[in-house]
Amino acid sequence: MKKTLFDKIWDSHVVESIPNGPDILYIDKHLIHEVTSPQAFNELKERNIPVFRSERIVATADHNTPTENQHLPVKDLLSRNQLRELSQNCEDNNITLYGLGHPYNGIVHVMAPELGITQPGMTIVCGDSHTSTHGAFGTIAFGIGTSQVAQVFASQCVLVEKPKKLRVNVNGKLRKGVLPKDVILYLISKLGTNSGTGYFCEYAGNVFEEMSMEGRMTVCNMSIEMGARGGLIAPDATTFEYVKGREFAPKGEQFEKMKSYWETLKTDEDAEFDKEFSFDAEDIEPMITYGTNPGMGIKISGAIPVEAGKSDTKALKYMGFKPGESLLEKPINYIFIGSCTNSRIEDFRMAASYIKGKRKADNVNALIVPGSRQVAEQIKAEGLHTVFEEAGFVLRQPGCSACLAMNDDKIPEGEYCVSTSNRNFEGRQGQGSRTILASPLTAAATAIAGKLFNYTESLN
Ligand SMILES: CC(C)[C@H](C(=O)O)[C@@H](O)C(=O)O
Ligand code: SF4
Repeated sequence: MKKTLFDKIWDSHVVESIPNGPDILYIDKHLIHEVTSPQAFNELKERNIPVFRSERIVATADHNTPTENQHLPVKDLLSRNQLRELSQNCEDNNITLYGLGHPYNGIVHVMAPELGITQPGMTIVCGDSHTSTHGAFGTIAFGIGTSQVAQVFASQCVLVEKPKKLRVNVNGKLRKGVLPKDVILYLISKLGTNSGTGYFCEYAGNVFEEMSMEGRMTVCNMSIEMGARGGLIAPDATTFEYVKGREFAPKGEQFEKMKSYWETLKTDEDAEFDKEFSFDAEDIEPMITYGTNPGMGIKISGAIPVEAGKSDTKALKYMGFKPGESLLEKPINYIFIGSCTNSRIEDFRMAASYIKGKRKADNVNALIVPGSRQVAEQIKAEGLHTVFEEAGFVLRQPGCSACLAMNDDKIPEGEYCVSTSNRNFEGRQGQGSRTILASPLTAAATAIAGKLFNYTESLN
């Protein structure tokens, strides 16, 4: 039978299939962080069950971590305790932890790929919805709940119903200045936040084939925002080149052996999907969101739809926008370039290339937060920090930061923030904060202009 990429990886990891029920799926890598692991560790302790394969688990601290003075004790008591608990749990169970201050520390979905922990063909889980990011490598990667985290600790397996298969094709030539973030915001604006529910999504077409790994990660990261369990892209030369030589990637002969297996990981011609959508790359323009879910997106040069439903009315009220309104020229006081969607070196190179030689508008607070210590080091090595500092942007230390209000980086009530993160829910970036999702270029251009700005007009 013809198989999809998803089938191939899934089927090779099924330990047992329960007739008319879920599968028991073997997990190659289990990533953990401080927020969703403590209860799972407690459950194991209470039931006196040991961690089954600690060498398959990697831990990092990211959500609660401050982005300043990381060498000092964490000021916030709750965060400090949570981080301490993670360290203790990892120590007790022999789990590798790249905690605050470690050279490999970072947002879980940034540090694992960059260390070569994420490899094609794997099954990867983490108690975090944006685990879908790792699908960029041709892996089955998905977020799990805390009780499943305990299940994986105990058995290295997870009991899960096989999702249905969805394929989203984007073919054609992207317009100048259209970034991977615009592609995924466009897809979600067209498909809505529920179209992926119950599905795993394969992204196919020349647009994804031509994308860098960073871009593919941005796309797969937001699969969950269209409701999908996860998203994935067939591994290819770009993937192998990225993985090769990374700290925990296979080396030498072993790499070549794995590569010949990875090359088989693609959807067979004529394999069937339960649902399929196709889009033209030419139709995509730089995107922004105007509402309180990632599906409420428009092209930056467009206007908020007039035919507002009930939920839209509530969202527009929260955002302080009106149906039919254009958001260009809207004054913006905050921009945030960071989060597991857009905090990789390519994102900062892109932002810096626009910012270089310019200065942020006086009204703007511009926050730049690398996704990992390694990205932070790379920013310095390439001299991008000077570009940001000279332009009046604030460059911080790695972490989830202003993506969600779990640490000190919050957007004040009522303020708009053009943010490269993935969720614009009410209060996501701080109580009463208003998030406008966009790409790193749109965020950078907005910071310079002091208002929402369409940079494509200045591109030649
Ligand atoms: C804290 C964590 C459980 C959560 C998630 O699952 O995604 C967070 O990372 C988020 O982005 O909202
Ligand atoms: S950066 Fe944001 S989306 Fe990503 S893991 Fe952290 S909180 Fe979740």
